[in-house]
Amino acid sequence: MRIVVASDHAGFALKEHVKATLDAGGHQVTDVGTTSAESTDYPSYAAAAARAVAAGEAERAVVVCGSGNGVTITANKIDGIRAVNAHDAEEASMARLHNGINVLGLSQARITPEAAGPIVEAFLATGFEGGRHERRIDEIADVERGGPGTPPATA
Ligand SMILES: O=C(CO)[C@H](O)[C@H](O)[C@H](O)COP(=O)(O)O
Repeated sequence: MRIVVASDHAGFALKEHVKATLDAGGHQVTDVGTTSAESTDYPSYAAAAARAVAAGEAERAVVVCGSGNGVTITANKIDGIRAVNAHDAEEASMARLHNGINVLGLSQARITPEAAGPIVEAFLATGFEGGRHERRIDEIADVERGGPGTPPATA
């Protein structure tokens, strides 16, 4: 799978670990930074990763910061992106099944490298359930376009 990884300084170490694990797993990984633990700001990195997914250059992205919040908030600003800051594999799995997330946020402050493995695995391996959840994702897209996000009218 083509996967983009990104972080700020506070997520750098975990991003590097996730990148190495994905590389070892045979994935095609693109790292859009940051490149060290020197203090920087997360929005441009998270946006670059999310834009790559939105543009179809990658299927998924993993974005990391101290809390996982800043990168996730930023990713969700990009049309077509559904990002969740997940803290365990079940949360990541549910976010795939029901929300079809295409970006995973991680907190380096709360998630150890060992704990990140099952979370990322659930993010990559779990399918989207579709059905009523497909309709709801369409409604999210309607909100992105400035619409009300209500269900389509039935004749
Ligand atoms: O966006 C965040 C908080 O929601 C991230 O945790 C950042 O990594 C954090 O704010 C960075 O903080 P720092 O004091 O500049 O290291």
